[in-house]
Amino acid sequence: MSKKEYFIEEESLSVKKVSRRDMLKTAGVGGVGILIGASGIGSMLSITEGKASSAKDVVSFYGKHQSGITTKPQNHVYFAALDVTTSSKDDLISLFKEWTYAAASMSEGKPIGELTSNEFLPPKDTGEAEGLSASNLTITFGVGPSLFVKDNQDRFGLKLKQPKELVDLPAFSLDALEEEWTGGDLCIQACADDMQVAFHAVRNLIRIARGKAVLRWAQPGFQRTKQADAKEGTPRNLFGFKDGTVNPDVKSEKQMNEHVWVQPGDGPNWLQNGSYLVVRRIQMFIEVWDRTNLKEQENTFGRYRDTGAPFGQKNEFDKLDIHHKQPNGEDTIPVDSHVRLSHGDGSQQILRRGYSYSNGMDLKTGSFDAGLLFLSFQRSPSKQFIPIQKRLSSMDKLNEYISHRGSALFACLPGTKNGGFIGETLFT
Ligand SMILES: C=CC1=C(C)c2cc3[nH]c(cc4nc(cc5[nH]c(cc1n2)c(C)c5CCC(=O)O)C(CCC(=O)O)=C4C)c(C)c3C=C
Ligand SMILES: [Fe+2]
Repeated sequence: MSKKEYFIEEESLSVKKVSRRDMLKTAGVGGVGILIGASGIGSMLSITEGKASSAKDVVSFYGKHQSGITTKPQNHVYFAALDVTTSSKDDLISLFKEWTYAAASMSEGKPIGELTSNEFLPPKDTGEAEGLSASNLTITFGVGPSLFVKDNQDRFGLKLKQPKELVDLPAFSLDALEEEWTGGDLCIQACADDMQVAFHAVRNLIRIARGKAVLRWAQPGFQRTKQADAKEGTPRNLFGFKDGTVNPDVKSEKQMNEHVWVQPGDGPNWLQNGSYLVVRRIQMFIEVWDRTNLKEQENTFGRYRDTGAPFGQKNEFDKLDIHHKQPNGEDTIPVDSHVRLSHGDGSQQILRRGYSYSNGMDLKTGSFDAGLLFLSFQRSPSKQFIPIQKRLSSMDKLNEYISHRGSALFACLPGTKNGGFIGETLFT
């Protein structure tokens, strides 16, 4: 075999088909071409091997919409809210450009930047995802109300672009919000089927932001893994109930346009094809729940724990009939149950994409600090999340067992094409 046959044009490697380990073996000399030495055949074989395994677990970063919204929920999330420290709009633009490049690379299972063997410089990529597949990594970026105006200051000349919908959520009764889990100028939602891949993504993006933005708060989250549930049924939350049964259909463009994507005429053009993300860090008092009898638990949700079916029905996906009465005249679905109140008249729908969390022990109480990192995407917080949460906060039976400790609202930017950058519609 001639040397030429070992010479691989980097562009010709379909990134979908090359695992991070393969890239590390082959990349690193300027991005044009790579000469593989004596071990070349082995490396080329690795590339071939990588084809089948990693192609399945790559979610494209580019597109009309950002990934991580209608993407089938991965096993893990690492969510981060950031504060911007620079006062320069140019810095912000370059941050989003660098983030776009890095996020696109990592989504393909590639490390960030060229690999260098210069031992006098810190490596560009932190390295803990070396050898790992892309793991369906998605990275979703959002901007919070405080990026536009903070302490009455128009920080980046963006005030006129602030959507009416992008304002702090109202205080709901029973809110017990803590500053340390609330707000943020920017957010990054990294979801992946491997926690190390998700963490690596956020870590490297925060690292890139040095001098421009800092971490404000962060929360990892999990679901049952797909390995543990081969049928990939609806995951159960930490109260043991199937959670995520009723959601708009992500495969229906009509439903997504109606409930999730910001439409022309909804507000400023820059957010068209984007969405609003509501984040609530909700502590769940699992010890109290575990002392509650099954009937009471089921009455709290209005669904059976075993099947996930609504009261009066047999199967998980059977229709919720809020008008149904028992022979004694009582409502089959209790009026203060979570599904009854969250469903309302069925006109407000949100795309829920939450994850359980467990942060060790609550030092104040000695109980688990565990709960739900509630994440929902919607086209209009004022017409969707807010009315639902108003009903829930006023009389949801679930309130006896939960406490909202953190909250934030972000506008998730539209997607971009290869060559463009996330935020281009807002900043330019
Ligand atoms: C304001 C929005 C919502 C918050 C906050 C919320 C918190 C929360 N939910 C559960 C568990 C379940 N929720 C379920 C259904 C459900 N929840 C919301 C909204 C909020 N939940 C909606 C819109 C729905 C669907 C209503 C419908 O139309 O039927 C269910 C039932 C199964 C399902 O459909 O997913 C469970 C279980 C917890 C534990 C929680 C806070 C910790
Ligand atoms: Fe709910």
